[in-house]
Amino acid sequence: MERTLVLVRHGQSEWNLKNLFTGWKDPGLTDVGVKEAHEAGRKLKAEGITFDRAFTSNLSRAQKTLDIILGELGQTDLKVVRDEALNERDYGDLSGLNKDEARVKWGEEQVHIWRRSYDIAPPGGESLRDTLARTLPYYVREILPEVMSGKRVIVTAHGNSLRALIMVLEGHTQDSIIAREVETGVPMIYTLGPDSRVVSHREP
Ligand SMILES: O=C(O)[C@@H](CO)OP(=O)(O)O
Repeated sequence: MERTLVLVRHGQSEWNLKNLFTGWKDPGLTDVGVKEAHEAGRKLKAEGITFDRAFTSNLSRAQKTLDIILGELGQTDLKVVRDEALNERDYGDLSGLNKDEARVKWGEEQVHIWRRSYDIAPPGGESLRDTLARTLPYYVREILPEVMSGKRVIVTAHGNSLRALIMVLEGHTQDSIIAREVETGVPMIYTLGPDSRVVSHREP
């Protein structure tokens, strides 16, 4: 049986372009972000992949990315499930601040720890561990059963909400997840085995 799960980070957002911490804020896609989403859809089409189930967050940049991908696949009628469990990590007090200005204020190392560490939360926000504590139960309850029943599933979400899921899917440690970056608009195609573990992963 085929068990396919595709994860896609949204295309470039207005705040990615402005280099601002975004988190639960809701900026739209830039023109580049729209192009990246079309490109992701075209890549999936070239792979011959269509979907039976689609999940996204409660934030418009991920929803719009999914809409564009489904448009490229001729699947605009596919029902989309939106849930804030897939939202970006809440960046708390950093939300809306410029990342370079934050580095000047708090230092390169501290900002990197807030952005990429597993268990250090930015002030008022969520660590990757906190993010995992909401994304993983949602994945196990809502997404994984669909994949395991042979449905082809796409999830469009965010850099850190996807890093949380990727940590489990790719078996990262708390140390190795620090270096795992997720590019905007690049489909990550996972095939799962009968024990729900990943047997293959590619990025066309
Ligand atoms: O600002 C954010 O919400 C995220 C994703 O764009 O940024 P970072 O890569 O710094 O975690």
